[in-house]
Amino acid sequence: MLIIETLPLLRQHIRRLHQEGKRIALVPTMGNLHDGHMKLVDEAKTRADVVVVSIFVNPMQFDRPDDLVRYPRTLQDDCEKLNKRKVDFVFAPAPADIYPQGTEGQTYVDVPGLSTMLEGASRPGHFRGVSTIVSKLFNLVQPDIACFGEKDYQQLQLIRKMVADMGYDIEIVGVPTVRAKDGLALSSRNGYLTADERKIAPALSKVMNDIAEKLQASASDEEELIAIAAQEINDAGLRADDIQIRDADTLEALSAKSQRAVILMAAWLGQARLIDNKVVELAHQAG
Ligand SMILES: Nc1ncnc2c1ncn2[C@@H]1O[C@H](COP(=O)(O)OP(=O)(O)OP(=O)(O)O)[C@@H](O)[C@H]1O
Ligand SMILES: CC(C)(CO)[C@@H](O)C(=O)[O-]
Ligand code: BAL
Repeated sequence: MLIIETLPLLRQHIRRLHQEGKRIALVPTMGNLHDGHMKLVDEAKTRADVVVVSIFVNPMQFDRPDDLVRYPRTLQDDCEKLNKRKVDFVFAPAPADIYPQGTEGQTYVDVPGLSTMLEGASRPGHFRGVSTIVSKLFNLVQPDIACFGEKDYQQLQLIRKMVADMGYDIEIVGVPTVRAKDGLALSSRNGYLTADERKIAPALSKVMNDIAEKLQASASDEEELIAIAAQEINDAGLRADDIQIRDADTLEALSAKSQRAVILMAAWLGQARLIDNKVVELAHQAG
């Protein structure tokens, strides 16, 4: 496995791989790797000849400076895990190489609508930062495919739209969420939880699964389901932040045309803002 830190060296290898006719998969990450990331790597390996994992804590997508400062950086451990997984390349650039003039004057890619709703409303500027860095990584790595987790549902939709709108010839693969045995979605930010908080964290997915069952069973009132869910989340000791039931394809409000709903959950627990989501096939006509 080769660890590449500079853009010229990356370009040199990418040029050679293309000349050799290799199919390249990209797995973009911010590091602090867990089994969820490894699932993306495994998926990438089955679909390409060469796997490039990028590790870059992207300053442009952090709306809170304190969140950026304390984000876990564990490059050496990450590289050991990826080496064991037989990944070919790790691309781990420095912020100064990606944003030589800083992030303020950086040319950006913005996906209208999707970037400012839901998580985008809670985290201003976040999705502009995500679409800009992913676009830049696509240009640098020139992959044939790229893998993203369904855990970040809105991010996956945003990237699919960016790829369609900008004409990238890249297949986007969505990978199902990997969970701990108790149902908690794996996430780097779970590391902020104390032992006691970790015990109550699975309430997020439990409440989400309960709403999913109710939504599937009958044409339930979404507002009422959301209010009950928020109450249950708060009773469990978390702090409900944003709970939404939306059309899974457009992320707009459910309508009579909606075939699938997505339940989007965000809650605070101590220092961590946890997110989760679940897609539900609608047997009935919603709206
Ligand atoms: N539990 C998971 N299952 C599947 N994919 C995941 C999981 N957690 C993260 N991913 C995916 O891994 C990629 C990199 O995510 P990232 O490095 O931000 O990790 P993270 O655990 O989501 O961290 P954070 O706490 O910042 O949300 C994204 O495509 C993300 O959706
Ligand atoms: C896609 C991504 C690596 C871009 O920085 C990040 O948003 C993430 O880790 O999900
Ligand atoms: N996994 C999403 C990246 C972020 O929360 O910034």
